This record gives sequence, C-alpha cells and structure tokens, in this order.
Amino acid sequence: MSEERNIEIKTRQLGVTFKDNEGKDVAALTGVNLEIYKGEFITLLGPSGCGKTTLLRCIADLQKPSEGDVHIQGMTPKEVRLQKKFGFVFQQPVLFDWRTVKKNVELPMEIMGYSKGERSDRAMEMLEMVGLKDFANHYPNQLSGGMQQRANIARAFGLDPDILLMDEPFSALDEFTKEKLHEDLVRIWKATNKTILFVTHNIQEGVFLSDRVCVLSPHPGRLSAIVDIDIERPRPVEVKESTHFNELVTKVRNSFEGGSV
Ligand SMILES: Nc1ncnc2c1ncn2[C@@H]1O[C@H](COP(=O)(O)OP(=O)(O)OP(=O)(O)O)[C@@H](O)[C@H]1O
Repeated sequence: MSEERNIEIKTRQLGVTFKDNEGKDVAALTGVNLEIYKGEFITLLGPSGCGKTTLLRCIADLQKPSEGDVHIQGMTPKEVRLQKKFGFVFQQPVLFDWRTVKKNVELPMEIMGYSKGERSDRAMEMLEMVGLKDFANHYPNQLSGGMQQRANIARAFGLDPDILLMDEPFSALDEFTKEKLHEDLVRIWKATNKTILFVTHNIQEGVFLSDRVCVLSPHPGRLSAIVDIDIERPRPVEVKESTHFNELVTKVRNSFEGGSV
C-alpha cells in the first residue's frame, strides 16, 4: 500500500535527549524512523512520558533533535514552519477572551496580512465547517469546552495548512462531546485532504480516527510498532462494538510490551 503514496514527513533516527534537574542526560526519544503519507490520519499513541509530544514538537520545529533529522516535503521543519504549512490544535483552546469567536479565527490571517474582507469570508467559511457559524459574534467564555475546541480547529484551518498537528485536543472533553468532535474532525479531514498527526493516550480514540497508529513505548521513548487500521470508512460510531475494532485495540495495547519496527 505504502509504495505508491507520497511521503509527506520523514524522520530518520530521530532522537532527543534532555537534561534532568541534576544535569544528567535523559533520552526522551531514540532512533525514531517514521514515514507519514500525504493525506494520512496518523496517531502517536503511548503512555505518559513516552515522547509523543517531543516527536510532534520536532516535526513542528518547536524542538531541535539531538540526533537524526526530519524532512517534510523535502524541506526542513523550519522551512515548513516559515511557510505556514502547519496548523496547531492543543489540549487547551488558546482563544483570546476579548475577541469574538470570529475575530479569534481571523487572528492568524490578520497576522499574515490577509485583507479584511478576505479574512472575514474565510473565517465564516471555517466556522461553518465546524458548525459554529451562529456563534461567530459570541465570546469564548460563552461557549462550552467542545465549542471552544471547534473554534480552535476552525482557526487552525484558517491559513489552509498542509499538515495539522493535534496534541491531545479532546482529552479534556466529555465522552459525548468527544464522539461528536471525532465525527466532525474525520469529515473535515476527508473534505480538506490534510495530513493529520494526532497525539493521544487513548487507544480507542487512536484506532477509531486513524489510518495508522504509531505505538510509542517509554524509557527511552521509541517507536515500538505501527498498526494499520484497516477498518473501512466512513466509520459509524457502532464500529467500536465490532470484533475487528476490538481486535485492533488489543493489538495496539499488546504492542506496548515490545517489538520493533
Ligand atoms: N523540556 C524538557 N526538559 C526535560 N525533560 C523533558 C522536557 N520535555 C520533555 N521531557 C521529558 O521527556 C520525556 C518525554 O516527554 P513528552 O512530553 O514528549 O511525553 P508524552 O508522551 O507527550 O507525555 P504526556 O502524555 O504526559 O504528555 C518525559 O520523560 C519528559 O519528562
């Protein structure tokens, strides 16, 4: 399957070492070789401290690798970042309280010098996509947590990035809201053809959303398996009750023990 597909992101022998409080080296990530395809929905999954965020940060040019390198569309992460090809969604929506939802979505476009009309049209288009059109003139504190995260997603899509980096975006939300957002995210991903790199420690979430799940194991953080999620799309929520879904969940869970790619 992989041969004919375009590789968008490639890490080679990627490693990151931090210093602990006593000045000793701590390997957060070691020897990560990963190829991510264009238009793929890929999840980094693993227990706390296995290096998921560190790997995401290396790709996003927010963390310099100690070893190895990252190539994205044949460029360095820095070049890609400067070309605004990344969109970010973090666990906590970073919305400014004093700006309306629409003005929050417009912000990156404002910084990039889009004209007033252009950014207004684009913001409304993005808000419609995430189901928040009627809340454009509300302020963030008038929205639920799920709606705030929708606004965050709308903002991340504003500059039409090629790659969306999502670090535990739904982990603070209740199960019902999360389920709805999963559905919407997959719909938006399909409609926009972005590459999504999604971080979570929730196995079901990773299996439900992804084309492939990358399992990271801790101490030191390493890629211990890549599991293909061969469940056809669209995936109704009931798929979570199927035998195959649960087999994949078990397969991912068992991958934490060891094995190498
Ligand atoms: N700036 C830093 N300085 C020192 N150690 C760090 C730093 N950032 C991360 N680490 C360590 O690197 C390891 C990997 O951290 P990372 O945040 O990437 O893990 P994670 O899998 O994303 O965890 P979580 O699910 O808890 O967010 C951890 O042991 C962490 O303590």
